[in-house]
Amino acid sequence: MMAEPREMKENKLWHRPLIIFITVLIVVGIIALVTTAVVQNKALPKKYKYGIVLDAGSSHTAVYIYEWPAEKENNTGMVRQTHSCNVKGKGISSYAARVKEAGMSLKACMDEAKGKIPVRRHHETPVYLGATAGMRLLMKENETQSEQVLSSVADFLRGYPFMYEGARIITGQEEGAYGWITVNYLSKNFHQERSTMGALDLGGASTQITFVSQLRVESPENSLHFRLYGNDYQVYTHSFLCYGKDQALRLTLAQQLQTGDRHLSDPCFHPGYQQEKSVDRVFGSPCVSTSLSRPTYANFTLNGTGNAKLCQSNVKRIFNFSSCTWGRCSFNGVFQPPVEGKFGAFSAFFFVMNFLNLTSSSLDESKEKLEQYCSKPWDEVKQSYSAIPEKYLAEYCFSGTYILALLENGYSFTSDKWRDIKFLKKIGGSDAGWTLGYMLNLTNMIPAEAPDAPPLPHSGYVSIMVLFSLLLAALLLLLACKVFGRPTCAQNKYVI
Ligand SMILES: Nc1ncnc2c1ncn2[C@@H]1O[C@H](COP(=O)(O)OP(=O)(O)O)[C@@H](O)[C@H]1O
Ligand SMILES: [Ca+2]
Repeated sequence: MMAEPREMKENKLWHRPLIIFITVLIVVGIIALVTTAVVQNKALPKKYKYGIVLDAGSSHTAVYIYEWPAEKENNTGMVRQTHSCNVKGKGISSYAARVKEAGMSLKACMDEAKGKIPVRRHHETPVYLGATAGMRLLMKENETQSEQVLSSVADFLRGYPFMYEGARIITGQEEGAYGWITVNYLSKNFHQERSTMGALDLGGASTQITFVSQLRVESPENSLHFRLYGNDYQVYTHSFLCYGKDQALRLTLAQQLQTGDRHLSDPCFHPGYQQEKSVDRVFGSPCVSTSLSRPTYANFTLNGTGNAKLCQSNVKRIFNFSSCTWGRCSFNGVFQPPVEGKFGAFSAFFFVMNFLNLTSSSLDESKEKLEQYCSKPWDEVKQSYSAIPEKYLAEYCFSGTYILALLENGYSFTSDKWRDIKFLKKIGGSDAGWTLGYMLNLTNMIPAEAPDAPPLPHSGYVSIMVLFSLLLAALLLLLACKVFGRPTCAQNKYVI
């Protein structure tokens, strides 16, 4: 009895052309919406841009290639390092006496860069060369030679199909600032309200300390102000020329040679280590003060005694803690507010502390381990680490001791604050160092104000649009039911 009228009404419903038309329209609409959403969100092949920065350090030159999606230049954390190449041989400042060869020394790495970057991008790829403390020292010693070295590398780089953007000596202030920008950019600290981290960079000829200070920076030369992505930063920075680990070693040796003895018993080298060293190499550096008396002999013999405690007291002597015309100083009369927040310590800080297995040790533990390490006989050390070049191996005891003295006594990282230092080489695949920050700055990739971004990501926008369209369609259908045949619709429910 009940089946008949229902079937009749059903037939009536499906024969209504308007209902059929609306249903078809809605189905087509839904299909179109979903298709659009899927097609629109399919990953497009990205267009990349590239940049090359040469870090002409005191000990060696490295070439870095960076890559970023063309349409996202201003978003933080978008630029990444895709390749790095170590130039064979020493730093460009070592070419002072044969300047013509300085440029050619870069050939292998620059040719490699040509192969790594798509040919169609070559002409729009900027190349920057920044020279650091080795060239700063050469500039002091012999301005002509340093200019000749720079023009040799500049001429050489101009010979490539890239967009040559200059070769220059960057200041210590820039080196510190760009290192700080790099680590915070890579850690994505500039967006949101995240706190930044300080940067500690140890090279062969200079070392940099850079961090945000709540306390007023008394000395204008140590004060930087940045407005990045809509936030203001008051940054303290200082670069100590001559306090990179290679120059610091010379300073320590020169101090010890004041006794006049040709046989130097050096506690910073392993027992059994013996080497003839040139007085010229130690005193030939503009870092070694002219107030120190230069021995008359040409060579001296260095004998290791492996005593980290004695080494530490020797090393401390290269810091002058006695004169300070500011409220507070680190050393050598340089203003420094108390260290604040977390720090990233990279380049030689990392190489040395990583080799010594001290990257996650406390300050006291580090001192203990270093004492043990320094007292190891040189033969044993050589045997244990046969793969490591002797040049580095011989100096880890000194370098480790120097790093502890610099951080603890120089910058005043107490045992407590020590935990805030993270020794690192890379952040998310890109090397920590000044080069990335330098390129970001010169290509204007860090805006002062946060770029205007739509409140929703694209996929979120499309999903919400689809969802609401479906909801609207359902409502329309319901409305259609109400208008064109309420009972039919109600009964139709039972059929379904
Ligand atoms: N594997 C390593 N172990 C120890 N020290 C290293 C290692 N690789 C590089 N270094 C050292 O790191 C320092 C890098 O300094 P560099 O950038 O060339 O000089 P600067 O920044 O003062 O111009 C040098 O002292 C170099 O000897
Ligand atoms: Ca460096």
